[in-house]
Amino acid sequence: MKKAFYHCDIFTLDQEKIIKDGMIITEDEKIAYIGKMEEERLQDCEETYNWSGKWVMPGLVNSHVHIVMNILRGVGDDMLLHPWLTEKIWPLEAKFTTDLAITSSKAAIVEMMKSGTTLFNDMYNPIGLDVFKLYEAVKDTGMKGNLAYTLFSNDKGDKAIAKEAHDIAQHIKKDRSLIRTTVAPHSPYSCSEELLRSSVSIAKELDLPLHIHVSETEKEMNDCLREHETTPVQYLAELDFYEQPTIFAHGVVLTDEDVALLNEKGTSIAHNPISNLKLGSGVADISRLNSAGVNVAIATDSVASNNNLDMFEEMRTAALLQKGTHKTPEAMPAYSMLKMATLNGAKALGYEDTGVLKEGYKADFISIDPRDKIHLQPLENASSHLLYAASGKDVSDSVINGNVVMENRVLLTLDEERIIYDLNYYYKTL
Ligand SMILES: CSC[C@H]1O[C@@H](n2cnc3c(O)ncnc32)[C@H](O)[C@@H]1O
Ligand SMILES: [Zn+2]
Repeated sequence: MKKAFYHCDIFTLDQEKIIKDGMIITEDEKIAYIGKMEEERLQDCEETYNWSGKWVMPGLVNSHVHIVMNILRGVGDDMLLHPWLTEKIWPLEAKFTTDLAITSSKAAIVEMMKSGTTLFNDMYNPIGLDVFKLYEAVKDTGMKGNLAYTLFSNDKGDKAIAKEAHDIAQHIKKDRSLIRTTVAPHSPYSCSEELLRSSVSIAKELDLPLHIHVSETEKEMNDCLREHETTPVQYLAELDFYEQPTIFAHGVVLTDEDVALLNEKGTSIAHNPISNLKLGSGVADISRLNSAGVNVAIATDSVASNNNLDMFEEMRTAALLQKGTHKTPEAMPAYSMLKMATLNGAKALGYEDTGVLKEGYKADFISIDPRDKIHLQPLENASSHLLYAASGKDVSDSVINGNVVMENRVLLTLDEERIIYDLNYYYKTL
């Protein structure tokens, strides 16, 4: 089916230039035409959307998030990572039921769609959950992303955990829906060496990327040096971690040798600046990673450590932190940050056909209507406003794989009111 989105200003992020009074024609899930408005092209389109005055850009890529945690917003504020996890978050996650997890995941998807994310990379805690049922519910939302069973060493035993992770990953992979998967051991400190090795074997067997929290705090670095006599990044190298494409969430505390290894192996870093600030973990030096050639993507982490999934807020914070900590505004130019939150994210997650607006690429894009928004004036400086002035609440429409999933801020695939009701109901059961 052909759809036209027209009379809009398009930031392709393929090149720095903007297409003024432009048009995008989609055919099924792909972009068939992108360029100047041409009236006659409307004739053979089944659906037409007059987006006059709107700004259009690629959808944002949230490269590390925990969607089942949306019910934990506001829990455990003002705590360091380790007490936050062990005293607050993990005891609550142990009480999750499948229905609670589905509602919480849908709430996260509503929040992501409404704030401009079109692709996400998740890790969920599977304890006590029907993981197949959770996957079916997420698959029905029209959102695109990686949903991953998180492997932790626990009472169940490493072999049983690895089997369950393998089976759900195999099922998702075979299903070929909008939802894909990764193999996601939680971290080097919460998985035994055997479980980390099993994770690598599953990733190799099913040809999937690996996704793991790494080098998030000074404590993690010091504990790893004491226990394994090497850094977390190098410890994972000893376990053959880099034989598959790998996404490391965080990378706050890294040595020069770690950075060189990440570059050599093509590992991507999912940078979570607000979560790292809120948990008092520090500031990842993504300017150094960029200069070394490492692929850096942007992420929110969960709402329990952020406390929202707004990628616009995340981009602005990430850019300002680099300028401030390096004491030079050139440490993070605006265009580089927009690329990190789109194309670099897609690359990190293994999606080669999204992240820029280009013919032949997937039709994953969002619009912002700036005309009645005082904080997005003057209209002429639009490319600056996208990074330094806009927020997720400004997103008007969202298209994922050619499907319009939000029109003028109304979601078409999810019942937002019902999800709000259910989330508050389930919160009281915790
Ligand atoms: C929800 S699945 C994965 C697992 O990760 C925990 N988690 C959430 N945020 C972080 C973080 O910043 N570092 C380490 N672990 C984190 C979460 O509680 C889940 O149990
Ligand atoms: Zn995380």
